[in-house]
Amino acid sequence: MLIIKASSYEDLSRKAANIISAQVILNKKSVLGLATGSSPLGVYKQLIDWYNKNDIDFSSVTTVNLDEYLTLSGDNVQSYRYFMNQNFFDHINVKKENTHVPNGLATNLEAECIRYDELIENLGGIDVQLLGIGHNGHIGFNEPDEAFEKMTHVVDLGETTIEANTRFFESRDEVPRQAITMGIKSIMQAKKIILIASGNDKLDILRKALKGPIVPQVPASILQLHPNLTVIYCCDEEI
Ligand SMILES: N[C@@H]1[C@@H](O)[C@H](O)[C@@H](COP(=O)(O)O)O[C@@H]1O
Repeated sequence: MLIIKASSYEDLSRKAANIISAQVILNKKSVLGLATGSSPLGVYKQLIDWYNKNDIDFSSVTTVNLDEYLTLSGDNVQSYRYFMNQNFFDHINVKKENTHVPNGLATNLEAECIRYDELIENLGGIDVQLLGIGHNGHIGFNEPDEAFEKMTHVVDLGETTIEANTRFFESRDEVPRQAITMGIKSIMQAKKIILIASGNDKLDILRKALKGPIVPQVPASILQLHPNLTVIYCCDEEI
């Protein structure tokens, strides 16, 4: 595990974007695992900037996102599909059909989970997976106490996650209570993982996840076992 302390959010974003950019330059057919939340916004901004300067070409890249809320369609402004289009895909030359987000409106959810796992497998797996971390240690939407061996599945969101994500909605009642997420096992199968976290409010969970025992109560703690994990964080103190 490589742990890098960034000097600012911009520095963190640039460093993470550098790794993704190198991946795409070395293999233009890369499969990128992407995340939502506020943490990766700077990474997407930096990659768009380099794309505009002709430094990076996404035309042969495929993307797979970690998760999506149930009941929200892709044109709902709160959906993760909408977030990805708005903040990244609409600004680069990735082919829309090569961008994948779980379908939160699928009528057969079990079939949708299987489809998503098969899709990733058929793509040859994820080359680089970008991850944020929730205050309770969730990655994707894998909440505390879930089994580490799960692939894509439907989850009931925990109270702290609903609380944290209420800031993106008009009210707490509008936050969907369920989501479809890549599982811990799917995430751990990525060839390389970049975990980013910014702000002193993430210090405690970063310490637990990276320095504490590996337990399902802290889903991100399993990342300690990944053979190619880079953590880039920006907090006042060292973790
Ligand atoms: N499902 C997403 C996660 O993928 C993300 O890592 C987390 C942290 O978000 P933020 O980066 O805004 O702190 O929020 C959501 O719950």
